[in-house]
Amino acid sequence: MSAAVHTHADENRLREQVVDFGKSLFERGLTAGSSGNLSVRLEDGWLLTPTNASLGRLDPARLSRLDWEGRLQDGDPPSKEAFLHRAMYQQRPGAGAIVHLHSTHSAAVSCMCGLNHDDCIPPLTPYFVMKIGRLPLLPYHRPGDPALGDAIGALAKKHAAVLLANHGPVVSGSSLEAAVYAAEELEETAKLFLMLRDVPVRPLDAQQIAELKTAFSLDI
Ligand SMILES: O=C(CO)COP(=O)(O)O
Ligand SMILES: [Zn+2]
Repeated sequence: MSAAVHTHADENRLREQVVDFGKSLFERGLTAGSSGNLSVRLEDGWLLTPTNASLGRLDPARLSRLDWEGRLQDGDPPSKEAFLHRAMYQQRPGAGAIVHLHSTHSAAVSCMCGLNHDDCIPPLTPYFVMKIGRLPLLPYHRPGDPALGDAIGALAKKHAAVLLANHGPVVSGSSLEAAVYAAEELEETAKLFLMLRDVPVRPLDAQQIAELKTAFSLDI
């Protein structure tokens, strides 16, 4: 696994970041109850939020620390989506963090009929293109189904973010901040997509997307 080198101090800083971003996401209603999970890459493993924990009230000392085989090293029992996060890290060596939410508008889109499974939200805005790119839909699996690992692995090679059908988004980023910002952008674009359902829309065209790719060196 490629990764930036993390010292003990770095790990403590990352633990605090997970708690701070978790609280911020929860308080703004981007995931409710004990839904959602956050993870960050360490040099020799990764941190993940514990199962059944509210993102609004995480304890930095009790985050689950896992190795790359998925074995718990210390902390509380990990999220049931641990293998999903692990599969995404394995396919995306540049991913430093992963955010999974049940954010309302993204979850609403994930329940719609007639989505293009390769590209379920059109390129409505430049920030959606820049932060998410093309968003594939992963067919329904129950939360915690180990088959989700293989299924997401196949898509994560080419996509930084995936929408789980009838569930919610999984978004990776180079850092936790980047992954959270991308998940927020996805939620805002899902909201626009729903608002504009009965209105003729003009998404960005191929040339406008190509311009963004060049200007921002996007790998999408
Ligand atoms: O969002 C969730 C399942 O998809 C929450 O599960 P965990 O509480 O096990 O992290
Ligand atoms: Zn979930």
